[in-house]
Amino acid sequence: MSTSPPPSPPLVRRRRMRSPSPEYKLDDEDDSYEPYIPIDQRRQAKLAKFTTPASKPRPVREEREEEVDPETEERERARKERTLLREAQEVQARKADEDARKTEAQKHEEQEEKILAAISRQKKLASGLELAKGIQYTESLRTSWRPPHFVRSRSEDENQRLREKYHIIVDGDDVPPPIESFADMKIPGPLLRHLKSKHITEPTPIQLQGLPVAFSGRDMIGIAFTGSGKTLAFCLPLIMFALEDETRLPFVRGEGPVGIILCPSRELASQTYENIIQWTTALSSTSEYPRLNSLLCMGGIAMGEQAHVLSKGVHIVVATPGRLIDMLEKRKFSLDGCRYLCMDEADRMIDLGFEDDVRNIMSFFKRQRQTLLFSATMPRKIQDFAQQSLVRPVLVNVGRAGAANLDVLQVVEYVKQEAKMVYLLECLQKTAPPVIIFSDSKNEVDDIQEYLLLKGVEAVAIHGSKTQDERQYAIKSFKSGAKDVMVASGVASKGLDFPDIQHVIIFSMPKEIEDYVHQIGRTGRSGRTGIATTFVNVNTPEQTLLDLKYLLMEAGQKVPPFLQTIEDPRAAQGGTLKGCPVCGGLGHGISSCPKLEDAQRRQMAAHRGGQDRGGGY
Ligand SMILES: Nc1ncnc2c1ncn2[C@@H]1O[C@H](COP(=O)(O)OP(=O)(O)OP(=O)(O)O)[C@@H](O)[C@H]1O
Repeated sequence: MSTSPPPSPPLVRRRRMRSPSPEYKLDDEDDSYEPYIPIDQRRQAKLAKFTTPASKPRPVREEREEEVDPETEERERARKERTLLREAQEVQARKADEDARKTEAQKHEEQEEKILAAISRQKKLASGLELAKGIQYTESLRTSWRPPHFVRSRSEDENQRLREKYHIIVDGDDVPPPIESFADMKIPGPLLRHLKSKHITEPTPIQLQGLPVAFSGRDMIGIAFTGSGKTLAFCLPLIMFALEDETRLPFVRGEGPVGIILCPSRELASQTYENIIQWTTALSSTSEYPRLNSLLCMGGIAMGEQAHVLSKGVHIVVATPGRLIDMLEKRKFSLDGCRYLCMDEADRMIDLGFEDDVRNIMSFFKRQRQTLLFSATMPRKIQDFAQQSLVRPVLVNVGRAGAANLDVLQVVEYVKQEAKMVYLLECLQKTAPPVIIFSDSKNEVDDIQEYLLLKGVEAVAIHGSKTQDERQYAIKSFKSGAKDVMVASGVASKGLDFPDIQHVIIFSMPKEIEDYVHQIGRTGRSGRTGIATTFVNVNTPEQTLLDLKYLLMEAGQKVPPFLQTIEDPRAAQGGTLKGCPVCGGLGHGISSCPKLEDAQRRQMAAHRGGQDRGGGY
């Protein structure tokens, strides 16, 4: 007869067995022991089971808990009572405690990082097709240009010493070596002779490092102060590439362009175009080199006027974004063979408004392109964004982005609003003409011109509401010396190169310090010195004055007493005073950046406008 296993002990018993209490150990000795419970007690227990609320522990359990270690019991209860909500509250409390221990400056910095991260989540600067297909180029374009042997054999340490000599900062993989002479860059003789005739004999720092980078086919971000010769640095490579292509196989109707230079304003586009015409004409002045065709593509020019250029095949296009898109959509020419795209004043091009246009233009490219971005003021936000959008980019930086040109003597004067006009006349006596006067308001530009004309000063005016003809006339007569003074709104400040401006007068200080840097940068160009006089008064926002104060200090200029007394609230909080990542201003952080505010306003207006138009393009 097989012996059946002993019946499993009741639950209560099993619990007792696990208990460390000595009296239960006794029980262990007899597994079959069952305590006797009288029937009426059992009935009562059964009844209690149904009537006792679930939350109340049952008598058996109570009996056991009495025997559990009180510390364990306490921990157990705490664990059960701990809800997710409670945990969240605790985490919050810990964070609040940590926050309380942080200094105001640390909190401010964290806040700024968050804003920066939020605005950096922009779509990459690539064509719609590339974005949709996830096309990502990893190799730079190849070119046939090679530095001379003696340059190639230089060590990286020697290259670095050269860069230090010219205060050039570079960033990127395998940065091509700097080259100290145009001839060593293998620039054709006729062009060298032409440059020499214009007193351009040695490359400026942005050219001696930027040109080898661009000739090597690398994507590039070039940052250098106003008047430092950036135009030559991005035009020359395109001219050389076009020359090579034309020499190999001459272009016929419908072919080209080899590259495009994009400019944010018509004035800048025409100026760059004129430079290219000069340089390409100089090249073809000898029979040694072929003729290159360039096209100026901007609003205000009848498309028919350019028909003769299009009939021959185009090598170089200089354009403003709107008209370029228009011409591409009308298939006046294509970008099928285009491989070079440069943006001058790139921060403005990428900034709100132009960014979508740039992406639209990129979608017309059919193959990989070399992309170059140039500016005197390229804040960190744009640099970071641009770096993600380029292929193995090289950053070439001469001086801090947004720093003032050191060849400009900056004078800041406190002038009451009602005294400005009269004081302006006095100021005009400081130097011989030509002089530029800047004001941010179109009405004020007109008022100043009218006042000067009344006083017998030969003045022209330029602003956004003038017709293209009026703008061209103003620039032409001022450039030729027929007019002594030009009164201008912001349009003329970025990139325009007038010869020998002695004096810039800033009648009303712009809110954004970047604009101030561009405005004073119309003087002190190509190594010459100049003066900038700026009027400020109670109407100038304190933050703008603070930006100005730090800019003067950085440039080693005299800080007038009324600026010295303005205190930086961030300094009082013990914060570090680094430039605002959005506009580069030294006197404020991102959370109070005027440019960001403006950009947001414009974005909202554009959004509203889009809705009003039913979302049309
Ligand atoms: N290597 C050089 N040596 C002497 N002068 C030069 C040299 N390169 C350019 N220049 C001259 O310097 C002036 C300023 O050049 P450019 O307009 O290219 O400056 P920029 O850096 O583009 O300035 P901005 O930021 O204001 O647009 C021009 O008149 C140009 O002819």
